Amino acid sequence: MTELADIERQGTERVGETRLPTRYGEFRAIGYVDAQGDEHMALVHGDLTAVDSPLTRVHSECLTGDVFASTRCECGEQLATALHCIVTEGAGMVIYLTGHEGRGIGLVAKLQAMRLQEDGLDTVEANVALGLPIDARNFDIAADILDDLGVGSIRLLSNNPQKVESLRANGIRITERVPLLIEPSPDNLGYLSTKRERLGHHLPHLSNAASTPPNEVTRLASAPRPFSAEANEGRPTTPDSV
Ligand SMILES: Nc1nc2c(ncn2[C@@H]2O[C@H](COP(=O)(O)OP(=O)(O)OP(=O)(O)O)[C@@H](O)[C@H]2O)c(=O)[nH]1
Ligand SMILES: [Zn+2]
Repeated sequence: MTELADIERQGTERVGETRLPTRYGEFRAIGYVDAQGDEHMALVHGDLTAVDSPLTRVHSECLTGDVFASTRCECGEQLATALHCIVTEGAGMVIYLTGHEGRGIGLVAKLQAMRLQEDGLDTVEANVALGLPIDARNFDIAADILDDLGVGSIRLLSNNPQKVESLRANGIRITERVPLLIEPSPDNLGYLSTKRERLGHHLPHLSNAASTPPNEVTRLASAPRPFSAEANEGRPTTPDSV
């Protein structure tokens, strides 16, 4: 099943494993430590050997979004949606990368960058103003983890073409990029638009929202939204070409 290219791995080690029942379904939580000492986790659902290219979410840690349900980004809802989709499929995994917080600049620097965005800078300009990279992430650890799991080919839940390229550069075969679109809210519409315009993310669902009068956007997005996979419903279900 493994089709990984002969690429030198980065020394990420599997250090523990346990059963993890969740509100979405049953997972195996597998713990890893990378060469820098950062800890990561793979959440595996079902039998990965039973499918050719398991549905996979490579998720960058976002404490504010994933844990505290911040609406300034869509990370938390993406994570919930990914877990739901994987369980619905019957097999797949989330690779949760902790060293990726704030696109790799860390939690405190991300909070500083978010503060600058309150003054009108966008998410790219804010990182630059702090003297930090726009995106400091490296996906070689995800490749190490997939290698450890014996998975060489995946269907990637993502809107980010650079993530696809980075994983491919690390020898991972991506047969499909499956969109993971979350309904924008007034708090994150500007942020999502910047991701589309400046970082090249595929976010086609923003077109209508962006051209909708502000009052209408507020009305549509301010209804209580469950923290669940339902936000992805009505979005393209067929994978994008990659
Ligand atoms: N520096 C910075 N990082 C942010 C900000 N908002 C969210 N993040 C981080 O962005 C990372 C997620 O990256 P995104 O570009 O949103 O999405 P992605 O994972 O590359 O792409 P998808 O697979 O489509 O979700 C997480 O680590 C968040 O902590 C921000 O305003 N500034
Ligand atoms: Zn986030």
